[in-house]
Amino acid sequence: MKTEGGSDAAKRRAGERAAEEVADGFVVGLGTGSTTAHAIRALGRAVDDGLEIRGVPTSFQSRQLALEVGIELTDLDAVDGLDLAIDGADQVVDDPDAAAHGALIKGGGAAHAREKFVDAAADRFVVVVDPSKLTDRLERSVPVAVLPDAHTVVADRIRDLDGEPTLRDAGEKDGPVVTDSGNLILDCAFGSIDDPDELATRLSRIPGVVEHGLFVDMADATYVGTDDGVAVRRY
Ligand SMILES: O=C[C@H](O)[C@H](O)[C@H](O)COP(=O)(O)O
Repeated sequence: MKTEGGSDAAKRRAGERAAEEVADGFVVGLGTGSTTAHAIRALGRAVDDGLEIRGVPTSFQSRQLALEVGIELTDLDAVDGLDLAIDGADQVVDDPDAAAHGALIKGGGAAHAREKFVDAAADRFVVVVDPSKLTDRLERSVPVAVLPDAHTVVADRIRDLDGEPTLRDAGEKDGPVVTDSGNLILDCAFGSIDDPDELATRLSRIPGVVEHGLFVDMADATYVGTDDGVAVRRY
């Protein structure tokens, strides 16, 4: 599980605050990462106390944690929709005057493809972060999931967009990171991103791209955990 950056207490406050919004009978999208893990654990405790919910996991990681804490799971194609999705982010634009206010970069844990369609299916999508994720402009590398055979041609197209792609390495094991769906990840540096919506459209048009980690105009709120509370941004 990715845990670097931000205080764990701040992540826990954000996750637990989002979990408080889950009511009896809800179908809940269960995001991926160290911040959402706090929400999943809080939901597990609420289930122990009698809350009846079903979860739709966004990754192997969130599925395993949900099973561990006793949350009943279902599939997206077995439900009419989701009441709420709770998910983390690697960066969030926090500037009410910017067109991109509330835009996200996700996929630090390579889960963004599944996260995107689960989060998009929810009536409400709540982002949970610590303050280290807030920024005026998106500037982290954008994770792009690609079909394995396409990684070199997609990398060429990313360079055409003035991006610098790096195939994500698995680290301890030889070879690249392989996502839960069998795809590879190109981490693409674009510097400071002027127009996330335009870049998102260009990335989506590249043949061989499965999904990119720009989430534009998707979030309904961001809960920012701090060391002594939670600040709420609504969009
Ligand atoms: O692929 C992973 C996800 O997009 C995570 O939600 C994101 O990386 C944030 O994770 P964390 O809460 O651990 O920083």
